[in-house]
Amino acid sequence: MAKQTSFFRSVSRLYPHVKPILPRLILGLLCALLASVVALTIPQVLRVLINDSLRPGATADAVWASAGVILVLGIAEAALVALRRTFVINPATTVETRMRVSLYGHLQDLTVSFHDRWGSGQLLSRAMTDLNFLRRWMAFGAIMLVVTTLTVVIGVAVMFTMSWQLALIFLAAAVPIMIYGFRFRTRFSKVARRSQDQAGDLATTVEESVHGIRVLKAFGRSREALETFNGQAEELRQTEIAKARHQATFSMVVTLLPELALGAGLVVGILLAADGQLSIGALVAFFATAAVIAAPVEFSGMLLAMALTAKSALDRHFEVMDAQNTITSPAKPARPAELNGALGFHDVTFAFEDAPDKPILKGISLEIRPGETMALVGVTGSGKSALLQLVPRLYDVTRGSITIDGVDLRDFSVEELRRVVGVAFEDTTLFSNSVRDNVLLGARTNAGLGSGGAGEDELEAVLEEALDTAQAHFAYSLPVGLDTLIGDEGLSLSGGQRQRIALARAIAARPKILVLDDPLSALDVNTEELVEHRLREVLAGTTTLIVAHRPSTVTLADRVALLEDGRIAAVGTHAELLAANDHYRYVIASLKSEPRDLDSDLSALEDDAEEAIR
Ligand SMILES: Nc1ncnc2c1ncn2[C@@H]1O[C@H](COP(=O)(O)OP(=O)(O)OP(=O)(O)O)[C@@H](O)[C@H]1O
Repeated sequence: MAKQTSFFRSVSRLYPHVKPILPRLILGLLCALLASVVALTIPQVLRVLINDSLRPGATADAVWASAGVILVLGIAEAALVALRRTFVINPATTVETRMRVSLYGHLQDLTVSFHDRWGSGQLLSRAMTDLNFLRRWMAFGAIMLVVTTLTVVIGVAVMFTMSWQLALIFLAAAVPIMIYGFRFRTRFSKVARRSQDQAGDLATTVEESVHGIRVLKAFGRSREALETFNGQAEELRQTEIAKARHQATFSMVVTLLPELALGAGLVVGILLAADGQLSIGALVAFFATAAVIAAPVEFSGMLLAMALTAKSALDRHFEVMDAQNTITSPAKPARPAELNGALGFHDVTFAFEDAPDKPILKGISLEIRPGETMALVGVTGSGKSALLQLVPRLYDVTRGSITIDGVDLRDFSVEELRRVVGVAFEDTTLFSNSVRDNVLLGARTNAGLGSGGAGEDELEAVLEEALDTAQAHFAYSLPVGLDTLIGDEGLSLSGGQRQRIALARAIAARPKILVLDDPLSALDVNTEELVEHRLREVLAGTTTLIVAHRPSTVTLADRVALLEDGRIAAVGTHAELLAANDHYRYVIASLKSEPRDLDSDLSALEDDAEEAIR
């Protein structure tokens, strides 16, 4: 449930973003105010025109002069409105962009636990729709709300100078408007928030179904997906209708009541004029002033709705910005005197934030020696992936500690730790970028190099070696070789190809400790073996912790750790565990051994055929 805050408290949080552009916003506001003052001056010129210039015996020159003044005032008003736009549009887009960039930066910083909890569509709608609305509100809604309020206040004050009786009648309409305004504010705030949240959920549905389009099609679930989407879209439509209805009712009230007051005022005004208590000029000027402030009053419903929607957009923005990044670097980061890559788990217990009472890992103690390859084996759901994710601090241990060369992970600077630890997961994520940039993702950071510059040759060599080690030679035969765009917006790669690119990425980063979450699962046994052997050569001094789902992976490891129900049940060589541990034999027997990467399989067969022909 979102925390309720007052409108001013929410809007005041915009100040740090708005501060740099405040002078231009104030200039914009002044222009808008001046335009209103000019508009309010026109009725006064009318009053002079009627009372003085249209008197019997007055010259035509006086009429022309008054008409000229009205024309000049009209042009001035239009020019001031244009000037307001010029002053505010550019800075408002600057604020929007800065807020979007800081939101994106914060999302990058926030923990994986945070991202586990939040739907991608909710974040997307906050980064795009909400900030877009805020920009429009800053450039128009906020300024017009201030101007409208001041115009009405000044207008009513001017009306009092012309006739206090008529002004009082007009002001009487404000009382029910204000009472209704409070109710409107409460109701509209709720639906505005609901509509933004529903739009976020809708975006999540779109994102998920586009991502999972193959599964939906393959299982013939497109119709059901459409029905779900239709239901959500309909809910959003109903909320939008409720929003429009509230706004329409409020607009009707703020239009109707002043009109009724003016009707009553007209009758009283005519009586006062007939009685000689009010001049005709003042009567005309009074109603002309009322006409000038009628437009802002009618707009006030829309402006209030905009302000409440902007408040809700701000609340949604700061809900994300207020989320704390709990995985941070210490004030004084430590590093081992010599980085050898000894990895130690000391009585580690871990529970996910959304299930704090159900620890996934319980009292894990494990020592992996520098340069050693340790396979992690266990039945599905035993916590292997969870354990691996603790090493680069994607999650923090709940109790106990993990050390690298005796230094607690939490004492490292996070950047340094992630340079030391390289990762490749089974579920590979490639970015919409070239093969080269995908593979060199970590290498550039670790080498402290940008794209281009003196280290490019060195990076090219790292790239070649990584692709060779990961047996990803296919990348050279892609349409434009290593410059081929892959990822969501590029060429589709097979599961095995994706895994090999992800593995090359982990290798290219030259980590001291490599954490591999079954990254070879989609490779055929032959390719896997080749990769393993090359890995041993290239990463001879690299400590490797690898989740194994196949006997072939297990046999290549120096030692194996058996994970059972979140605890380390046994540690030893494959042969030792096979001989001594029933559960290990059971797990090994249940591991799959068939090749899954058809394209690798095919190329292996082609190689065999070539060999046979030779
Ligand atoms: N974000 C999360 N929040 C709560 N529980 C989670 C979360 N992620 C995973 N789990 C649970 O933690 C347990 C361990 O999951 P984990 O992925 O580590 O198992 P695993 O041994 O790697 O399984 P597999 O061999 O199938 O990959 C599972 O029961 C899983 O449902």
